[in-house]
Amino acid sequence: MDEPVVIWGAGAIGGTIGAHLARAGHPVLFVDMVAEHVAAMNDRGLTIEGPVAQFSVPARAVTPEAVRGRHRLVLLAVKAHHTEAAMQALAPHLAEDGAVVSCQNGLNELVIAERAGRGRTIGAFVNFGADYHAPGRIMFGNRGAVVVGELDGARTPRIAALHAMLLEFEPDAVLSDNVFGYLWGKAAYGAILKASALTNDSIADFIASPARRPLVIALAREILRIAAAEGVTPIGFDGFDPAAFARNDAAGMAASLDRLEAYNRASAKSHSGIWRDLAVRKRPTDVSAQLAPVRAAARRQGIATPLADRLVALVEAVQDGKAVIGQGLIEQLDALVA
Ligand SMILES: NC(=O)C1=CN([C@@H]2O[C@H](COP(=O)(O)OP(=O)(O)OC[C@H]3O[C@@H](n4cnc5c(N)ncnc54)[C@H](OP(=O)(O)O)[C@@H]3O)[C@@H](O)[C@H]2O)C=CC1
Ligand SMILES: CC(C)(CO)C(=O)C(=O)O
Repeated sequence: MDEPVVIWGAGAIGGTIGAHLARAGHPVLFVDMVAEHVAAMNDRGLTIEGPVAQFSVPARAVTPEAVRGRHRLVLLAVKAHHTEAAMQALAPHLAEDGAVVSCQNGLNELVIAERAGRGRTIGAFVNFGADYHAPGRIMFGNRGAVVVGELDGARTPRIAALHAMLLEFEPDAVLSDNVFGYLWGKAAYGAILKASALTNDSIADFIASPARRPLVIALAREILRIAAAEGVTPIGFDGFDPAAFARNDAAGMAASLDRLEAYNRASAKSHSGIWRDLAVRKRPTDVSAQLAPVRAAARRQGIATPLADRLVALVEAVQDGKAVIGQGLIEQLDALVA
């Protein structure tokens, strides 16, 4: 059998990508911590449901300790706060000439590179929506940007091959020489998504709300200031126009937010993954882990991040049972903007 594509973290994102690759004929090995999910995939296959695609594929799945051998291509799709532990478990199974591709939110490439080395780390950005519904069942909520690129922007044979393979999942997948530009763009847009999780509003309603508009703009601009200081040029996607926010262009920002509202309103994933972790799955989120490298860069550059700092504190208060979503939390962020 050909070498498998290893999907490490076979939840919403890993499961959706892996199922499509398997359907396209690629050998795929799914690795996940959740034993019932692994058992369901082996017994009944992996099912993708929702408005974008409905199909089931036979799936070969194992828990991390059952992985054998060394592999050349690993798509990592665990939450940011699980990256370190996942890398510890997968490093012995990564071939000398292999690579880990971060299909995650955050700047996890930096964590991966520390353990695997920069040469064995590939950058990626994903913005489609998906939810893990039950063992062996994943809801694909909407299509969204999928981007890959070498960390140094080089056009290598392996990045061309990875891009060609991902086109079988997302026909508009982009091969970029500025993958960090996309990741910083998502960090800015992601701050808006994270703030929306302090309310029970859908992402679309949150973005459309006139009351939230000053906060939404201030959050994005706070992150984009750091990107600029780091010398990164953020890139837009799915309606988000970081350049308009960076130059404080009122009409450009309003048009971008209209597009983002429409994009999210059309998705079957109405709320962010962070909200789902807090409100539905009742578990810790990766807000702090996602923002850690961003806040570290801000400290390096001497830039204050009052909104990101308070956002992390408020999400942690919800996680610790000291605050309740929808009860005065977003107003605390609004107050910082005012
Ligand atoms: N869902 C979405 O729509 C989007 C998500 N993202 C990003 O994609 C990444 C993946 O998120 P998502 O797919 O939603 O998360 P999920 O929780 O749905 O999937 C992650 C899976 O990995 C498992 N896992 C955790 N630790 C390990 C480990 N060490 N080894 C193997 N498996 C492990 C999880 O188990 P357990 O549940 O027990 O932790 C879970 O089954 C995140 O960075 C997220 O922010 C980006 C864009 C959209
Ligand atoms: C909203 C979404 C799915 C991006 O479209 C996302 O990134 C998240 O839930 O964290």
